[in-house]
Amino acid sequence: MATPYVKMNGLGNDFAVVRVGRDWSPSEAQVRAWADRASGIGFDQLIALSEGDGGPWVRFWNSDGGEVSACGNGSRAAAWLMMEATGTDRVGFGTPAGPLSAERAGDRRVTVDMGAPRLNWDRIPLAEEMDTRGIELQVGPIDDPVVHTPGAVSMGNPHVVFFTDRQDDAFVRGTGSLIEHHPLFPEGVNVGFANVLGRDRIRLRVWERGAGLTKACGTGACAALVAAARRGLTDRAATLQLDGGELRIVWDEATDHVLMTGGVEVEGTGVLPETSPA
Ligand SMILES: N[C@H](CCC[C@H](N)C(=O)O)C(=O)O
Repeated sequence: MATPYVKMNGLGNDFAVVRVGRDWSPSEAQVRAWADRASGIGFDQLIALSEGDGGPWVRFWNSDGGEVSACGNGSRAAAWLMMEATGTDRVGFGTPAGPLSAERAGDRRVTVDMGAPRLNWDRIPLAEEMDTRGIELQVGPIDDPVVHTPGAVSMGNPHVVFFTDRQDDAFVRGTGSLIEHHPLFPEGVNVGFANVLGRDRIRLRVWERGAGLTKACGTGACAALVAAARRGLTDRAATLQLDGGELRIVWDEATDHVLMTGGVEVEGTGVLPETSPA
């Protein structure tokens, strides 16, 4: 049966969003084929909306075909679609990482409550106990590392955040692809490169687990703000400047929840191509 999709993006981090049954389960090869920018639809993540007995449910797959538990920009896009469909200004939905809530924040702008960051080493997860404010990891010569002692944060998906002004493509791609599958991260990791420009401003680029260098990463922006605030580099609220635009991130002191606000765009619609169920 043909499955329609809506093509969307959040600051250029792009998605195909489908509405399917709860147990829809595309193969990794099918997702990879649909994600291919040359021969498929082309997207960073695939997002599936479904109705469960407990209400709306949202799932995420990276372009490498792997299903993951969280996607900030994708949650913002899904929330906007659901609010548009129901004519509401607020929506709650389940995700594999836990329940989220969202509300409109202006024209095609949405605030998602991304829940509390997970900060214990075994919640990232790391392969061994470490202080997640600055883990024992460095890149480059032992006696003169290029980057080192990153923060580690989970927003329902694993992130490591280097604080550096080294953000050129070659370095981000080379270092990100190296760290993504490092044995210290049993579930892999999203790799952020954060340049703190002020108490309330961070320039961030992210090499995403399973998707590579994207134009923006919502959970990465949340993780970078939390990691920076934990080290006293910023306040608990900041503007995150990503390649594709800006996100406002607030780590609320009273609730411990991270609020992410940013835009969403609808690019068009289509039908998922039938692929061989390889
Ligand atoms: N690559 C991420 C999922 C998508 C995250 C990103 N697109 C976002 O907006 O949070 C992971 O494997 O955990």
